[in-house]
Amino acid sequence: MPALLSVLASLSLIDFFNILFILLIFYVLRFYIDYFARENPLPGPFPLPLIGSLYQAQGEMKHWENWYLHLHKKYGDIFEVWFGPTRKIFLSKSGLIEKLAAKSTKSNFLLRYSSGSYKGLEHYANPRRGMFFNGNISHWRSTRKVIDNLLMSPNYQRETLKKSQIYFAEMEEYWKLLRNDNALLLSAWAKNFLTDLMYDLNVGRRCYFMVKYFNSLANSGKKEIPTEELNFCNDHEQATSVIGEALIFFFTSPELVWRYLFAHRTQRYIQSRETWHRSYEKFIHQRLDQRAQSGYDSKLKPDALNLLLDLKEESALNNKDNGGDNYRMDEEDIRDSLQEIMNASASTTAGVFGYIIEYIGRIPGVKEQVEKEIRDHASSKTNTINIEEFAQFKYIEAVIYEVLRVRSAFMIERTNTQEETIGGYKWKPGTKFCVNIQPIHFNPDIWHDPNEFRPERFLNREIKNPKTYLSFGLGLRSCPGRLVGITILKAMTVLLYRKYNVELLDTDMPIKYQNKFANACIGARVKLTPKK
Ligand code: HEM
Repeated sequence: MPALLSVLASLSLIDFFNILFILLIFYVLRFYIDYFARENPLPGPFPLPLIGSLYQAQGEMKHWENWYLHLHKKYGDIFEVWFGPTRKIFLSKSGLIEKLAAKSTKSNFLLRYSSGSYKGLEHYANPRRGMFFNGNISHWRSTRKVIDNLLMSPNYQRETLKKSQIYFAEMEEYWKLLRNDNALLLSAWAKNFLTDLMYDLNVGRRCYFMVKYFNSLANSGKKEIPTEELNFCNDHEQATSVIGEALIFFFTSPELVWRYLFAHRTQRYIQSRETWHRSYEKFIHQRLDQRAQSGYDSKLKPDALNLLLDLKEESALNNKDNGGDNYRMDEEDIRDSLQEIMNASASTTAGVFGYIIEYIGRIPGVKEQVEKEIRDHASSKTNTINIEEFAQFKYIEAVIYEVLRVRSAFMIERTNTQEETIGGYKWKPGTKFCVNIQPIHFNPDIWHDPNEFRPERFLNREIKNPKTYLSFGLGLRSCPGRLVGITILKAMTVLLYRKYNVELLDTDMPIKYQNKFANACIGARVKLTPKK
């Protein structure tokens, strides 16, 4: 070591740059040797070292869905894209995704991201915890079973419907105070509404996101928020506002970039996540105290936090593994699972709600049908809607499905655990596949008039193959919150249009949206007038 240091100290600046230059040449050579020797070369945008093919996604193409549609037109049903140093195979035809869609525990496509394949991401999100990023199938399965049982249960749907109405009424109070003749940005209201609602449903906490948003808009009559709660809102907002860009950064950057060249950025992302972790750890400890004080025998509310704690205790009591290889669920696992539920639910569902309002307001005839259905099935403008009445709103449900067909929220990714043949090529384990949803959702062989916005297609069962509807993903790893998401979106739509004339503003402009990790509408500016 001292010898190396003395050699380094003797170098001039020019020597130093020469060495850097030689290293760079080696890096570039290595990248292209690997590139030209890759298995099954496919067409796709030519990659550059460090940044891969992403330099081609400029202007409108920065929105992933536009870029992938464009690439499909140019390169066909199967092509490759390099995300920094990582090669991904894009599948744009239903025949190519059948193996990925298999609902079998023996499927070779149960992994979204395999452990070890994105080192940067693993620095940010533990790949053996929670659900979304979990790269260990048996660990993922044990958590997923509990969450499926919770989110899919009729009780949880009832609770979701009941609480949606309570929080919606609270939101209306803020609108009243802001005066209804002012324009409201419904995508932003929906995000705060959903964050309050999801914290209540899953962690049993009363939060103040709507209040905080109201305070930011109100000139007077601002509401008090306890300091600790305000700090929590700030931490949550800070952490969630950078999640999308952090994920893209870690997915697309080689180690040289995230560990060294942009180390401060990596640090910033990790810090905001850690602050958020601390809040969740506090919730978990508070709940553990409550459970201990209640003697564990009182009826515990079946929210996600209690069920995950039950699972942890069950494994400890029975000295049982939760997922093989001596794995036991721990508090970190509970924390990460809860955070993922919050991440995957609130802003995704709010982004979809914005699109719903935009499409209802823009496509001729849709608003009239929505309002007619509400007149036919909602007996009053203010009564609580029960689950049986709720089932009647079939057209509104069809509108939601159609919105999700034309504007899917996430990209679907899988990694094979065994060698597999797809598209006539053999792929070794660890290959990364992306399902290119847009070309499948707009394929005229599957959908009649795919470019038309026509909710009726979901009423008339026109879909030739339901497996080609991919808005909630596919196979066993598809979205566990789909029923909850639809329930909330339907409730919000019914509650809004039953009581208000909704005038959509900005219709002379394209719909505003952002497409970071998830695709979300950030528009839906409206004027509301209460119905007589
Ligand atoms: C309309 C709203 C929603 C849409 C469009 C949506 C869509 C999706 C999609 C496309 C995936 C990836 C599936 C795949 O890779 O095959 C996903 C995963 C997931 N979603 Fe949702 N989601 C929504 C609402 C929710 C809600 C309300 C929750 C929770 C209450 C939730 C929890 C999750 C979780 C935990 C995962 C990861 C599942 C796993 O890896 O096992 N989502 N979602």
